[in-house]
Amino acid sequence: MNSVLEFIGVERAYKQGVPVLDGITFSMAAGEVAGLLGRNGAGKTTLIRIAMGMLKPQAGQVRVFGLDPARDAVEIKRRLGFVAEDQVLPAWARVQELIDFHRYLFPRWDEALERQLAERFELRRGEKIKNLSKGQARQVALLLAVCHRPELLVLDEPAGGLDPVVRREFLETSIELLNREGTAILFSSHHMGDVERLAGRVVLLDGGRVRIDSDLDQLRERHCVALVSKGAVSSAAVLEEMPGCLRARTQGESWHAVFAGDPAEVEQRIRLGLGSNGVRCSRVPLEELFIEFVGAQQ
Ligand SMILES: Nc1ncnc2c1ncn2[C@@H]1O[C@H](COP(=O)(O)OP(=O)(O)OP(=O)(O)O)[C@@H](O)[C@H]1O
Repeated sequence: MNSVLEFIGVERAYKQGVPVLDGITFSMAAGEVAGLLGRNGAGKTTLIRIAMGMLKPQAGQVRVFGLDPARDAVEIKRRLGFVAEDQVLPAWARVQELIDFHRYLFPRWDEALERQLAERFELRRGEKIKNLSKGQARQVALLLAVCHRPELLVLDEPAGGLDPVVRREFLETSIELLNREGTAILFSSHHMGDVERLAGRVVLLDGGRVRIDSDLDQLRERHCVALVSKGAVSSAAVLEEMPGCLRARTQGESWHAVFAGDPAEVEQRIRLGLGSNGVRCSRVPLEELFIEFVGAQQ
């Protein structure tokens, strides 16, 4: 088994009887980049905290590099990079002092990568953390998490607090660069554009469970949106009864329906079913799929 990260039936509740995670099972292999998606409160941070050994599952198991985060924390930390959603760095420390400390802790520290990122982020090495903006402090945390070239990088909302230019810089330089060398990366995000650009796979949490675990291209190829003229069909319910329809709703003069299947094949099927040409099918952007899967349920 060469999983770098594995969740097996993980359960966790904060209040008895109100499960946040209700049997999460998925694993990641070396080199994979997965976007962890879910609405606010879906349990992404809770799952990440469990993987980091900061929280224990109440049932099930988690393995990082095949090891138990509760027992083998030191070995795991040596090979792991992690930035929390609310990462706090010591306010009194200077940027350079933190970099030096990490370089000392991690024999595999990559000075070339450190210089490259520091330059791109325009880091003020002599500045104290307390004088940095939230986004600048986050850049430092990100640099500290990646320069020892971890085998697994876990980022909880890496874009939080970063402006779009810096966000793209960070994501594209460090995520792509690290991944090219085989680092597995799990990042939670509400930015579907980032996920579409960078992740090969998406894991969507909903209702305490893994609602989708799919290769991103396959997910997009296997779903489409159909715009059906209201002249062709009397209600959304008619569309929802058709095979493969996930959801249908009104949109101006048309019905808007998401179907599982290839656009050309679904379009043909609806045309035949309705005996009408008032149908147009196209691919669905990830954001729209996300809304279709989890938007109507809460
Ligand atoms: N320490 C805690 N004590 C009690 N409830 C908690 C605690 N931490 C999280 N929760 C609850 O658990 C649920 C999942 O929270 P979590 O932070 O894991 O979600 P998330 O998917 O990361 O959300 P977001 O996208 O908003 O960051 C929420 O309902 C939250 O209120």
